[in-house]
Amino acid sequence: MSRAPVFKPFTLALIQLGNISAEKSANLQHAREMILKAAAGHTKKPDVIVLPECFNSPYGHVHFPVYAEKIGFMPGKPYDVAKSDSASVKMLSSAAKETGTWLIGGSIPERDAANDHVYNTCTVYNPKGELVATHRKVHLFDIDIPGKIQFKESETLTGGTTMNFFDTEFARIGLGICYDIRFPELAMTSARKGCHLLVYPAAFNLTTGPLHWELLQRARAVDNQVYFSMCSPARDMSAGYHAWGHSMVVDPLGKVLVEASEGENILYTEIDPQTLEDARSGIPVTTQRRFDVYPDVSEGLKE
Ligand SMILES: NC(=O)CC(=O)C(=O)O
Repeated sequence: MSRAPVFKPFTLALIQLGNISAEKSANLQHAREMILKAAAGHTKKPDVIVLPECFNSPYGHVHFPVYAEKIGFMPGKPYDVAKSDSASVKMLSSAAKETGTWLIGGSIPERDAANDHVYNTCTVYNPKGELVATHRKVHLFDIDIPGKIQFKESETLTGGTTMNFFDTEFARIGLGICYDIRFPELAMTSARKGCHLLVYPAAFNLTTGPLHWELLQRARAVDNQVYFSMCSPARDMSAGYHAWGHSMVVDPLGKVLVEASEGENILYTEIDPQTLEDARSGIPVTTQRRFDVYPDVSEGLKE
């Protein structure tokens, strides 16, 4: 595995996107406007901009196959955005290039041309607009809390089979999507692979949001002594799924640095490597692990 880049200070922007409708072209247009706004609307241009889970379509298993786009990204192979079949990839790539920022493009339903399976997929662009990484949601959101919420992504989605991170000139950033946060092994493995920040586009709801949204992010941050962030859609009570909102960034000591409320908003945070250094030197759990007592979950993982 390549060495992680030296961790340097940078600015992270989260777009808690609103107005996600049934009309994909309107969703893409609005997301584009908000990316341009996020890039312009701060004292310093952010280095990384993040969109939420399922930003180009309504969130629900019936919608995924209808909105799914073919992306065809192969890790390590060049990807020609101009020849892409995906309108969302084209928009995100051009917005990243136009703003000159890294862009974590939330997630969109993706159809794999080879097996026809549909995935919930995050795509990442560098400031030149090149598609550099993807992450397919590994753990599908299948829950049933009687009287509260039933949801079954596996009705129409297939889970991803890889863990994913990417390197910028200032940090290594690990990826997950929403329900992935409930499986600590994924975040733990990303941290062991040198990630400084973990970003999970997400969409909790009015049942699980108050219970676990903040708790899980602070837990994953403290467990692994990394920065952790989930970016949600804004809440829309006229939609079929009511997102919790509350997009958030947590530091490696578990402190919430910034949090949105429910509505559409753009949040900015300064990511400071010193906080990660201080957390790891003051409470040195990263060097005190006892792999003679329990196994290292990241050992033997395929590259
Ligand atoms: N929407 C999700 O994938 C997960 C979620 O809402 C939860 O874990 O709660």
